[in-house]
Amino acid sequence: MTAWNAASGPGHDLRFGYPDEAALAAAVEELVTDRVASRLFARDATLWGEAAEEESAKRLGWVDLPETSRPLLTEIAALEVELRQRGLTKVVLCGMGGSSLAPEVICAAAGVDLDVLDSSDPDFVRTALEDRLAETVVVVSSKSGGTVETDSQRRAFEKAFTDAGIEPAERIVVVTDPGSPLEQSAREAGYRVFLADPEVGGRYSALTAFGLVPSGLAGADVVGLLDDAAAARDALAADDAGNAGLRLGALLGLGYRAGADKVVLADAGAPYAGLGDWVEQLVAESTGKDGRGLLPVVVDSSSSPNFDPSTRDEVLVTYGPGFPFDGVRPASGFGATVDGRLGAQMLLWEVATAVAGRMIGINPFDQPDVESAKAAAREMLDGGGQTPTPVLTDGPVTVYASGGWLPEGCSTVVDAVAALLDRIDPDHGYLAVQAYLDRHRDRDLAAVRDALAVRTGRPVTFGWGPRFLHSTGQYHKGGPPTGVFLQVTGQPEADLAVPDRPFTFHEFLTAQAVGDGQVLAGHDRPVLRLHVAGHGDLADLREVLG
Ligand SMILES: O=P(O)(O)OC[C@H]1O[C@H](O)[C@H](O)[C@@H](O)[C@@H]1O
Repeated sequence: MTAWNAASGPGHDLRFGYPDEAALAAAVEELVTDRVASRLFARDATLWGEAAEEESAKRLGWVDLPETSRPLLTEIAALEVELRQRGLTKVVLCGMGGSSLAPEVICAAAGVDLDVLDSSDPDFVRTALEDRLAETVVVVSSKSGGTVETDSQRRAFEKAFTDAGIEPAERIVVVTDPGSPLEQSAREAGYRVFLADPEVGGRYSALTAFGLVPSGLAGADVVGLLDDAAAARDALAADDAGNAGLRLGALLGLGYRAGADKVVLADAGAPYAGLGDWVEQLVAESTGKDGRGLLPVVVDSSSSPNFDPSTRDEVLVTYGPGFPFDGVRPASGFGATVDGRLGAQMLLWEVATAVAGRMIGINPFDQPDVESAKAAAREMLDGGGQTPTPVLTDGPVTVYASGGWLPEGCSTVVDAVAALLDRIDPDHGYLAVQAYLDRHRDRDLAAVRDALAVRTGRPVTFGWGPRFLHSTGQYHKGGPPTGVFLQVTGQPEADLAVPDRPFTFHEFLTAQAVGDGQVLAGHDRPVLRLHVAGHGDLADLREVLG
């Protein structure tokens, strides 16, 4: 690494380290010559090649959101006041992926409470239903209006309100795209409806109604968020070698070309916890396809394993004001730190992702492999899927393994896990841990990420199911075939019916885990599933994994 260079604009600041200043300068110069920034902000759909043109043409509305979202603000503010006056102080958000990750960060940044219900885990859903229902307003967010988790959560709240003698129409607010099936059913039910910009895809929708409505109702300063994005917009739209969006995109694109195709994201003291989870979806779903892509690896801090020490196939990126690279040199030589106010950061990352997508040679606006997991889950629920057979039982843990990769003679969880870890390619491979559990109650399990990163010396990701299916799930199936997968499932404390549907939440969650496992196995990815008898057994499992 030879240099750290700064690229700053209103409300944002970016510093880079890279192995070869000349290579980065040349890549940025090419982007400037091709007028990529100004064409992006002029919604030029030809930037990602002919095959991507049709989709891109309807997905570039996000470049104008700092202005086009303004008319929403008055309505959001008025509703917020009305809700407070009615004593409705708890805001629950039902939504997955692009419909919940942005509001989660925006509210964390603002220090206001938003209860994000992005799960089909029955214990998790029940906790949300039972907490202060009398003071609760529920935002149901779904762009397509057809996401089964969100639909199930809405049904559960409608029933809970009705059972408590509360009229659901007084408590449910819907955010969706115009013309979706949810818009229609919501209007019929008399719910308050906010329509989002249909020319913006879910993971680019932070500054649309999807980000602004739940956050504004929870009390976040959404006017300031748009102001911060607006302040950065001109600098990000400029065909200029100092454009931070171009430079971050070029760094990611160059890293990819040099074989550094994992992006480790660490918080360097940012005032917004959780930006990494939002970037994770943006980068993984946008780039992970056609056997290519960037794998985001979200870690706690710059002292976490995978950041320090890092591997040669990782680009290290921090967000926040800290600058950890004085003491840490990325093994790949690629590193950057991005600071800025939240609205500016979000727009900057969106630009960088679109730019990296162009350099990697993919369409950053589709998600061709997400549907396969949904279809497999549907098939399981309809009784058409193959019921899995366990390979062994070890105390409270039942073990399942896909397609014959587990060696003969494995008789314990310890052996099975060791066999899975052995399958990780030492130069390019990664491990994805996928926990289909209650992410609040079972949060301690997430510590296995660090432990497994140390144990394997390889990039390790940790995702909560089904949340990650709407984020890194696309990359796992559509990206390079370098992952091995450890699923953790468990028996709930109690199951919960999905009102007026022929399945329970636990059946749905199980179908999602099994269905995604089968799709991964169909892509020749090794999958090991550990099913624990109760969440009390997770402490022992943590020991085994670490
Ligand atoms: O907002 P919805 O239509 O309910 O979609 C929620 C999520 O669903 C899918 O998983 C997509 O791949 C995501 O990009 C999207 O954010």
